[in-house]
Parts: sequence; structure tokens; C-alpha cells
Amino acid sequence: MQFLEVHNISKLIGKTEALKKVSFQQEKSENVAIIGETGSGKSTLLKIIGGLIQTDNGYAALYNKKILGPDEKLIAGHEKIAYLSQHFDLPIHLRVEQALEYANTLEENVAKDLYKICHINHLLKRKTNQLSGGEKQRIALARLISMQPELLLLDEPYSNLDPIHKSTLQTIIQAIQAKWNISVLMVSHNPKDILAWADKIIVMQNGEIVQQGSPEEIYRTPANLYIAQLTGNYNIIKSGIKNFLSKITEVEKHKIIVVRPESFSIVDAENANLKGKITEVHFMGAQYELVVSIDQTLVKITTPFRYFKAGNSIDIYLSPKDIIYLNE
Ligand SMILES: Nc1ncnc2c1ncn2[C@@H]1O[C@H](COP(=O)(O)OP(=O)(O)OP(=O)(O)O)[C@@H](O)[C@H]1O
Repeated sequence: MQFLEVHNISKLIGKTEALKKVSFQQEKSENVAIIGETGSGKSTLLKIIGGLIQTDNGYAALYNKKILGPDEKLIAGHEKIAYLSQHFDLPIHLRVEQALEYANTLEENVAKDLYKICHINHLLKRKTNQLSGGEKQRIALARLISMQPELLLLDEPYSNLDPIHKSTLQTIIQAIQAKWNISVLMVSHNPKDILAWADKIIVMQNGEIVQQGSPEEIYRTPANLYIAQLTGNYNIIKSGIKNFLSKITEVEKHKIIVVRPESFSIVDAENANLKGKITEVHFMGAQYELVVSIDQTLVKITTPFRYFKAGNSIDIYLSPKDIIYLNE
């Protein structure tokens, strides 16, 4: 039986076609991420799946049963689907433990485990207005999980968190998924947050799905420049180096050529197929970004090695397999 099916969903908000015939499927065991620029329709789609916004056309179904919209039921939402919005709210004037108790459907010891996993035990006696944004978010998450959903919808969960709290939340989400077998559908605009996590990525642009596939497919063979730009750093190769590349490989005509910065390797002269001169060196933490002039075209190349200086001439290898051709 299909776990989640989204079929031909369209939605007009005001005069904006927020969603245009959106269809995809999620299996129970899959981690699915939706990415796309601001305004591409990600949140609207998540809210429709959560039963919080009515569709104009099409439907979403969980285990082949249509998810009803707010016009079709008394209380909006679906009992097996939890939605953690970017603007999560907790009931006010309550202590955290009261806010959690009112929602909880778990046995007491299981609920205790959940609070421990979510790192909120030390917050239980606080009032819900005496918490940081990250703490509120972890409590809101624990509250949703204590209602035993099968599908958790996360709308930009990491967007306001520093790296330490982000890493904590990533660990919490993985622990929750493993312990309670909850499927997650996550919206994000940061490729770093989802490439390693997702089994499938759905890319949205102007209310439409423009590509869906595994993280590697989306990263290595993006369907257009927008998707290449969304998923990581990139170089657009201009005519100078394009001419140079045509000596190495049969360059496809009338295509935009994109190369990821890590696809260039700095090698010994005998293994090289390109030559360049470093014009700038930028320290990026785990790696350095070199700006390199190849046949008067500037490209960015990443390297873990610290000994390169501006002005150095370097020998470079680019595998033809790592050249991404996109339609103009
Ligand atoms: N309440 C509203 N009134 C008018 N237009 C809206 C409303 N909500 C959404 N829209 C429009 O619908 C489109 C999709 O919005 P949505 O919030 O789903 O995008 P998004 O991809 O989630 O964006 P973001 O990443 O900024 O959250 C946008 O063009 C937006 O301006």
C-alpha cells in the first residue's frame, strides 16, 4: 500500500498559482526533502498534506485514504500527520510539562524517553514564555511526537538555529525516526542540511516540481541551472575554457556548461588536461577556495591543501564525466 501519495495538487492563493499539478510519492521508509527558492510553494504543499489548507484540485492520500482539508472536517489536521511550522506556537501561561501532558498519548515511561531524546527534561518546570526559540522548537517537536504521528512534516526546521543547536536537532530527528518509525517530509533551502539525510529530493520552482530524484542524481545531473544553483557551489564555464575543453572532449554545442568546484583536481603536469593561474585564495574552514584563471575564464576550485598562493601556476585535471551540460 502506498504510504503517501500526492496527486495533481493545484492551489490558487489570491492571484498566485501557488501549486500547479504537483504529484509525487513517499514510501514509509523514505526520507524526502522538498527544496526550492522562496515562494516556490513548499510551505503551501506541506500544509495541504497536513490537512491544514484546502486544495483546489487533486488530493493527498495516506495509505490510500484521502487527507481531508479544513473545509471537509470540523477540526483541521490529520491525526496521523504532525506539522512543525516555521512559526510553531506553544500554549501560553502553562508550564512546559502541562503543555506536554495535555497533548501526550504515550505511556509515562515512553514519554519520559521522548523528553530525554528531545533534550527538554531540564525545561519541564519552566513557563512556555521563558524559553529560547530553539528550546520552544524542541518542546513543540516532542509535543507533536507524543501524539504518535506516522508522518512528520518539518518546515525549514534548521533555519533559525546556530550550528550547535542544528546538529542537536538533526540527532534528535534521527533518534525519533529510529525509535518510533516515523517518516519525515522536510522542507529546506539549504542543500547541506538535506543531501546526506534525504533518500529523495523534490525540487520546486514557481509552484511546480521541476525535478525529483536521489540526492546524487539531483546534485550531479541537475535538470537546469536553477537546480544546479540550489544544490551547491558551481562554475558556469565561459567561452575561453569552453574552447580549451573542446580539445579534451567533445563539448556539446548550445549548452550551458557547469562544473562543481570540487570536480577540478590539482595534479602533476603529466596527468593534467588544463593549466591555470591562481588569482585569489579564500580560507573556508575545512577547505580552501581558489579562484583560478584558465584561458582567461575565472573558475572556483576547492582543495583541502593549504600551500597554494595567489600567482602560482597550477596543473589541473577535469574528467569529462564531471562536466554538466544544461539547456540554454
Ligand atoms: N496568505 C497568502 N496570501 C497571498 N499569497 C500567498 C499567501 N501564502 C502564500 N502566498 C503565495 O503563494 C506562493 C507560495 O508560497 P509558499 O509560502 O508556499 O512558498 P515557499 O516556497 O514555502 O516560500 P518560503 O521558502 O519563503 O517559505 C508565493 O508566491 C506566495 O507569495
